Amino acid sequence: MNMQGEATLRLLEKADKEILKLPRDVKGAIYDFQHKFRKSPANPGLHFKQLKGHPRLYSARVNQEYRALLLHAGEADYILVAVKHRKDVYDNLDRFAYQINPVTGGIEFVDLVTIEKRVRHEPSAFEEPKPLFAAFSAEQLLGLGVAEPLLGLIAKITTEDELLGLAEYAPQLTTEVLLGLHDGKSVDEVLDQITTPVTAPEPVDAEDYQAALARPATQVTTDDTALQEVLEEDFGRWRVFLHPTQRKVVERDYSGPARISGGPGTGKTIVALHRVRYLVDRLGPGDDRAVLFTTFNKNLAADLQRRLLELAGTEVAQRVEIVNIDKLATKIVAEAEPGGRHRWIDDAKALQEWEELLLEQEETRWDGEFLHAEWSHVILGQAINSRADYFRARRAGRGRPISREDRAAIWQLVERYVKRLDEKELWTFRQVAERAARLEIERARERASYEADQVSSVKLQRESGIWHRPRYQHVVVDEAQDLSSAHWKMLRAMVPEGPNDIFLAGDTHQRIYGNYVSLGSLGINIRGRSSKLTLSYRTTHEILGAALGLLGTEDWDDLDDGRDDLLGYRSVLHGTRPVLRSASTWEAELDAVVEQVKEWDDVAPAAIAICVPERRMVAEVERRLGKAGIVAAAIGQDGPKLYDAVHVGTMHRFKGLEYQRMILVGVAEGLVPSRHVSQYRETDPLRHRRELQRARSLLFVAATRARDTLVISWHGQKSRFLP
Ligand SMILES: Nc1ncnc2c1ncn2[C@@H]1O[C@H](COP(=O)(O)OP(=O)(O)OP(=O)(O)O)[C@@H](O)[C@H]1O
Repeated sequence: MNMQGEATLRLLEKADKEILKLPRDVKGAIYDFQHKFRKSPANPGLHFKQLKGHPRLYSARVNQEYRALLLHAGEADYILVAVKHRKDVYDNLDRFAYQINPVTGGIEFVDLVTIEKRVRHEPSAFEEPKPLFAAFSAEQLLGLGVAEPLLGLIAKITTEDELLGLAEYAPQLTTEVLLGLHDGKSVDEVLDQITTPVTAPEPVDAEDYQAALARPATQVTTDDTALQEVLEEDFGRWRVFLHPTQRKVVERDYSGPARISGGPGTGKTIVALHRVRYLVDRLGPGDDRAVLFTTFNKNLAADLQRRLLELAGTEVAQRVEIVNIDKLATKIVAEAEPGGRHRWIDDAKALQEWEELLLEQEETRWDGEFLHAEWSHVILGQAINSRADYFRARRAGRGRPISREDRAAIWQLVERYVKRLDEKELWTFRQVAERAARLEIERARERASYEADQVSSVKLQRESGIWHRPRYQHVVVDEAQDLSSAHWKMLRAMVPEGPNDIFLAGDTHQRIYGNYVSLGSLGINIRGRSSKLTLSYRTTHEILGAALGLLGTEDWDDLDDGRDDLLGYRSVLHGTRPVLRSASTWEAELDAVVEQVKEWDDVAPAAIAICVPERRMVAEVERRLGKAGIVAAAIGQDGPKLYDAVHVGTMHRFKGLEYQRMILVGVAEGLVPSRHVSQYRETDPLRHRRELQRARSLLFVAATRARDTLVISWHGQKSRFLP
């Protein structure tokens, strides 16, 4: 060991939990300590010494009372595994155990006394309850990756409370395995879903701590500044501790487009953020704005911008273009057609234009709603721009089949409609996406022909007046399930095919805009490069169970003609069960909302959100809360109008957000699903099914925004999706 030179000091995950609970002055002392230690462990003031019987464990002085426990990982590398009061360190050295987990190859440390305190149960005067894990042998548990030093304690656990006590301080894999078994999963299922994804790919040498330190399964801060951030308290743990499965996905070289899926709250957005940083760190000098980071709506894009700054700092953030997908498309069109004077219209206005056209044309075979959806999803959604292509078009998710003759008539109506909008200088977001896709495909084609002509000198290209550079080197997409085919076509054309070109994160169970795509057919081949996250960091086990129930027994796609599921999706957080509450009238339901929010006076207003199924209800809830003296703010396109308030919004507005406590109101028949859906039951059964599925997804998204507490209420007949 090199005692003279400098040392590295990382922090073990789990240790931070205890450290953050220490008195403020001790944390300050740790801050100074880590500085001194890194400069020279030999500094006599540190009293650096090995602990008896523990060849790799050292103590060092933090202040008069507190000692740091350090695990030597070979060479000059140390891991801070705990900071404890002096009297808790030297009295009973047997309490400390560490190992390289033979399954994951990650370094684990446990303090048996701390864990035992959490697990200890009162001896009962009656017959002792049966230990929870009596049915599993030590070999089975070890094979699943449970930490060996904890086997004795685990054998004593008899209640869920004790199990949760252990979970707080035990290594993560041990916790997940035990909770999985406790939930009734078989050993094989746990092995498959929990252990295998974090198993080391190579044989594990139980003595090689240097190799173990480098594995993603060793959950430590990655550098010295991260340790300081932890000590500065106000930090997002996700910035520092990626779960090994998350880290694997982030730090990989993919030979082409890659996809990460996973249920709500599993950290897909966090992974996308880290991925962006990873890609920027590998850019050459001068490659500014070479990374595009896009998501579905405006307020989420603003949120990504803020979080990337927080994660990676200005220098990285400056090299990334962060923009929501429709704004990006608008930019492309505006660049190609400067001076355009078109005004945006939303779907309601677009529909009105359809109704007027149909009246004028005396057309009754289809209604405006059908035609608008056909035009939006099939024609614009896939960037179809000729009658011939429309004849061949896939109509996935569109329900009732239509004949060739129908297609011809629909195409004609669409042409008239587009002309009509054009004359009025109106356009919809979907039109812009389609136009942007076409422009970008054209641009990519020109670039390819330039490259083929070997006109590669920058000078020549400049002289020709066209920059034949790809727009981006890497594209990262969040909320991928809601992008349309036209969006994907545009993105595909913006980045040359090659390693790490496109990285997308999404969950089709949360699809709420009715865009069904087949990525393979759009030139985005993710086969063999898909991975899945299954551990929810947001929602409790109880809320998650209820939310999964809302999905029913529908089938879900994987964006690529295959199927997706939420197998193995779980949470290690526990809380109260969601409350289901009925009211006789809407008025009574609103009264109950007010009462509930008043009762939650132990949290800040911004920790609470109310979600409604219809837009008109937003103002009603806001008003009612206001009358009761509760500050409430609607969530608009750009996010909440006021931050420090109870947030109120429609289900769509809650996409990607999270709140500590949530009330979903109006979850009644006729509202969830909307009464409009039933009109398709007979006329278009396929469409009927899709619309029901979309309504389920919407409710699923809303319910999974809650971190700790979820209340679902209704008046009249409760929604068919509720148990
Ligand atoms: N490794 C981690 N450590 C701690 N917290 C994490 C970690 N990964 C994610 N989280 C937290 O979990 C929550 C959910 O993360 P995120 O929003 O990335 O999930 P998501 O999969 O994108 O969810 P959704 O699909 O519902 O939008 C956030 O509060 C995030 O900070």
